[in-house]
Amino acid sequence: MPEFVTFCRNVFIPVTNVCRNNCGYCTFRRSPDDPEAKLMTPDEILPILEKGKDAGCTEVLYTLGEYGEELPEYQQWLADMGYGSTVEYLAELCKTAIDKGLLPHTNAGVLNFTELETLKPLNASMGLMLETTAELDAHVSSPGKEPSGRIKTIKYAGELEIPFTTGLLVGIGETLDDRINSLQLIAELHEEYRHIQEVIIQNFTPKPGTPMADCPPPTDEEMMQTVLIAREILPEDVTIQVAPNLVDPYVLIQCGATDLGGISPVTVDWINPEAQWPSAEKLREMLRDIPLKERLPIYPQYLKKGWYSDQIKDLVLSLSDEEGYRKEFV
Ligand SMILES: O=c1nc2n(C[C@H](O)[C@H](O)[C@H](O)CO)c3cc(O)ccc3cc-2c(=O)[nH]1
Ligand SMILES: C[C@H]1O[C@@H](n2cnc3c(N)ncnc32)[C@H](O)[C@@H]1O
Ligand code: MET
Ligand code: SF4
Repeated sequence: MPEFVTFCRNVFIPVTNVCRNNCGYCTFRRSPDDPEAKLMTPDEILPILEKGKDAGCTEVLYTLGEYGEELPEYQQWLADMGYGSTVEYLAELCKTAIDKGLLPHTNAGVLNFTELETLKPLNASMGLMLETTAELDAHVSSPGKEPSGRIKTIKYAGELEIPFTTGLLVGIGETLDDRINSLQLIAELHEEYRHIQEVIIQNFTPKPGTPMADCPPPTDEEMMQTVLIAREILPEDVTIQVAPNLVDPYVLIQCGATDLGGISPVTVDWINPEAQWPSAEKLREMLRDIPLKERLPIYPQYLKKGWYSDQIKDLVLSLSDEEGYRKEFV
C-alpha cells in the first residue's frame, strides 16, 4: 500500500478538435467541414481559465488535435485569428494562463524539436501518449500514431529537459508482449533522459459511432496485470497514473498506481465526455484508508531539479509547499 496517492486540480481546454489523424477509438476529432469542428478563441478560453482559478485549480490542460495545419480550412481559421501555426497560438494561450495563475500542461500530439523548444518555457510539463509500440489497425489512418514519430517527440522532450507525461492506451488490439515492449521502451527513454514524471495506463473505452464501438475494453484483470508489469519495468521514480473516471482506482493502487491524474471541477473530460470526474471528496471515499494529496502538474522531483523556466518560477513557487506538492488551499 502506498503512503499516499496524488491528483491534480485542472481545467481541460480542448483548443481544437481538428486533427490530421483518425484513430479508430476517438470521438474527440472532427473534420474541418463538420459543423462541430472548432478552434476555440481566447474570448471563449479566458472565462474558463478564470473559473478554474477560482475553483482552486493549478493546471490548465491544453489538449488538442494533432497538426490541424495539414487541413487547409483549419490553416485559414488560424490565419484569420492572426496566427501562422498552432504552436504559435498555443504559446499565446500558455502566456494567458500563466497570467491568470494557472500552470500549463500541453498535449498537442506529435511535435518537432523547435515546436517543443517554443513551448517548453511556457509549460510546467508536457505530454504525449506513446499509446503502443505496435502497428495496429486502430492507427491505419493516423500517421501521427506511427510509433517512431511518437518516440522522436518523447526523445526531443528529454533533450530539452521537459518534465514529461506519456502512457499506454490499453486494449486497442495490442498483445501482452506489445505492452511489455512499450513499457520497456519508456523505461529506456527515461534511463537516457530522466524526464518521464508519469506513465498513464489508460483503458480504452469503446465509443458508439466509432469503428471500434464493438471492440471490448480491457478486462479488470488485464488492467491489473498491465499496472503490475508497469511497476515492475519502470524505474521507481516514474509514477503510474490511472484515470478515476474510467476505472475504480482502489485495486489498481494495490498493483502499483499512485496517481489519479488531473480532475477538473469546472469542465468535462473532453476525450471521455461520458465519464464524469469524481470530486476530490469522492476520490477520498474511493481510496478508503489511503491518504490523498494534491500535486502540481510538475512533480516534486522536477521542482527540486529546477526543471522550470523563469516565466513560471514565481507561480510554481507560490503554489508549492516545502515538499513540492500543492500548498494548502483554502
Ligand atoms: O482528463 C484527461 N486528462 C488527460 N491527461 C491529463 C493528465 O491527467 C494531467 O494533465 C497530467 O497528469 C499533468 O498533471 C493527459 C495528459 C497527457 O499528457 C497525456 C494524455 C492524457 C490523457 C488524459 C485524458 O484522457 N483525460
Ligand atoms: C489523450 C489520450 O486520450 C486517449 N484516448 C483517445 N480516445 C480514447 C478512448 N476511446 N478511450 C480511452 N482513451 C482514449 C489516447 O490515449 C490519447 O492519446
Ligand atoms: N491528438 C493528440 C493525441 O492523440 C492529443 C490527445 S487526443 C485529443 O496524441
Ligand atoms: S486520439 Fe488524438 S490523434 Fe487520434 S484522432 Fe483523436 S484527437 Fe486525433
